[in-house]
Amino acid sequence: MWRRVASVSHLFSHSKSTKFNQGASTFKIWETFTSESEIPTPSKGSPFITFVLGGPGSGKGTQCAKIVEAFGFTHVSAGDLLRREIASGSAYGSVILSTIREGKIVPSQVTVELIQKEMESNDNYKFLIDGFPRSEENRKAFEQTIGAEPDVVLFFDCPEQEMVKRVLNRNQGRVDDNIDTIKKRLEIFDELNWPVINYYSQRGKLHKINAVGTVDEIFEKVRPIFAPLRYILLFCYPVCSICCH
Ligand SMILES: Nc1ncnc2c1ncn2[C@@H]1O[C@H](COP(=O)(O)OP(=O)(O)OP(=O)(O)O)[C@@H](O)[C@H]1O
Ligand SMILES: Nc1ccn([C@H]2C[C@H](O)[C@@H](COP(=O)(O)O)O2)c(=O)n1
Ligand SMILES: [Mg+2]
Repeated sequence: MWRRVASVSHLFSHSKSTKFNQGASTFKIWETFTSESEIPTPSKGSPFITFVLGGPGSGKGTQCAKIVEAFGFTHVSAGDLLRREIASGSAYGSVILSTIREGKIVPSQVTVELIQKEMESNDNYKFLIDGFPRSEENRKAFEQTIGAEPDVVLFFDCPEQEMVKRVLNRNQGRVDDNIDTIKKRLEIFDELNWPVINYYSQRGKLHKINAVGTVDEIFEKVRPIFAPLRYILLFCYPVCSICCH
């Protein structure tokens, strides 16, 4: 069942005009209700944004691949964009590399700019933004620069011991996949990511998923979050002629 609930103009009133927020004030948020949870569908004219949160090795990237396959999102991994920037030999490369090696967070301006470029160069209107925001500073920078908020926030909740085990077994040659950097990343996660998780929880956008189990078992907990949106995600973006008026 669909219900129109509110104008979204307030989301964009203080932000710059971007590809994603032009004309947004004329559109409405719609809500769908399922027996399991209430899931807000997006504002028409802006992209459907899902933030994917979780500690290092919690399985964010692995689950994003499954969500892309099932629901047609574009996967934007903040970590991958930063690693690509290092590999490209850009001016920021060496600072990003040393920040990642130390398990710290790259300044938001750099990361948000990379995410913005990636989103704007893509025709899709459904994005999974993986590993972002890692801090309140990240979150605020995204809102100000992109001029949009996430529709859904996934949080993969995984015990530390399991995360450490997964990262040490990952074997992808990442400079941060060693025990010293992992310890630092876990500390930074505890200090900076929890405020973001609590923020979205208070706004009713957070879906906390127990990330222990097989990849398929975990995906079966993710699927019901997007399944009710399947048709609107496929046919209503950026705007359709049937229900979007
Ligand atoms: N449910 C699972 N059970 C066991 N291993 C898993 C599971 N999900 C993912 N893995 C493995 O754990 C490792 C980390 O997974 P992944 O790269 O998806 O985590 P991540 O949250 O993206 O981590 P990071 O924040 O460091 O990028 C990978 O080698 C992956 O194959
Ligand atoms: N918002 C972000 C995302 C990532 N980074 C840096 C620091 C992380 O340890 C590293 C790897 O990210 P991952 O692939 O684990 O998502 O990239 C950041 O500074 N800010
Ligand atoms: Mg990852």
